[in-house]
Amino acid sequence: MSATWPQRFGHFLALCKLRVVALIVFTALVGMALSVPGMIPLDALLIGNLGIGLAAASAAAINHLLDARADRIMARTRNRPLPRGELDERQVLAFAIALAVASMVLLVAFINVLTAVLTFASLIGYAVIYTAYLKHATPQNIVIGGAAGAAPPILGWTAVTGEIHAHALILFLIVFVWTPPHFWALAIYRRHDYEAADVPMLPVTHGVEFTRLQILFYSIILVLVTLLPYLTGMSGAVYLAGSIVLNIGFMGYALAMLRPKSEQLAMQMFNYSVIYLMALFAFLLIDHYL
Ligand code: HEM
Ligand SMILES: CC(C)=CCC/C(C)=C/CC/C(C)=C/COP(=O)(O)OP(=O)(O)O
Repeated sequence: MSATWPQRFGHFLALCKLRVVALIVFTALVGMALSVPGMIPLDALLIGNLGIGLAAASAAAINHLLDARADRIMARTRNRPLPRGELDERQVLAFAIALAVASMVLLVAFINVLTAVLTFASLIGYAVIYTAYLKHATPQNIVIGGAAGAAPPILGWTAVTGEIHAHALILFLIVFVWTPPHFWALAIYRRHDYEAADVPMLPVTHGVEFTRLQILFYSIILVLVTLLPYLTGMSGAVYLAGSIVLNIGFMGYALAMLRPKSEQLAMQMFNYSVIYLMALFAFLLIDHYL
């Protein structure tokens, strides 16, 4: 029996990794906010974020396409539209291209070419370089690939000002350093999945204990990097206070993870990492407008 229209719509929506895209767009929005003293210009706010979101959704759809083989094997991903046969490869490719073209047209026509070029580079970075190559080549996959996911604050910044400011690079650095602990916490919990699918994630290639140490290492760097907005004068005391509270939680998880019996904790740390980034960027935003 063929799918109804609402069902089909749901399948295409599932390709977009909407919750990830939502957080990506939020970091872009904060990049926009911090780039100017007053309100974000309306074209950047509406069209800029839409263009960035469409590119991220397109990248996610291409990731589904290129990773269908591994997704079919892993318990976490085997219910995705391609492994379940709800969509075929041609439909996913057409959808991804349509989103990418829409994104580029919006960004070039209404924002600026620099933002369009950087957004396209992020799309290729995640959808092709990370998914098709790095992910299956090296356990440093997500460290390098993280650069694509960390780009949105820069994209937001350039969407408003047309240039890359050092403060935008600080925001990039925060997401870049946050990504390894974010992902490796989940990878520890899901390591048997990755092993079965032959994906060389760090807990598979170097073991859980080493991965926990790496999580701690990146968490310490993250604490230091999240001080930069305050130390450079980009943000004030409200941000500092918020980031300290969030960082105590992050370090708490990273240290608690060192205990041998921390299987469930890994998943809790992963969930916390998402709340952490959302809240940290919310503090940047609140601090900016206070
Ligand atoms: C190379 C970089 C990254 C990797 C490898 C990665 C990996 C993952 C994985 C495997 C999941 C689990 C999804 C699931 O359960 O189906 C996830 C969830 C999530 N990631 Fe990341 N991530 C990366 C970067 C980012 C970035 C840059 C953001 C946002 C700024 C982000 C936001 C999220 C959110 C919000 C979730 C929760 C999604 C949900 O609840 O469905 N991730 N990530
Ligand atoms: C602005 C722009 C174009 C940004 C693109 C960056 C982007 C969409 C990053 C998403 C990161 C992410 C969800 C990785 C999932 O890893 P995975 O693919 O290994 O996880 P999976 O096993 O769940 O597919």
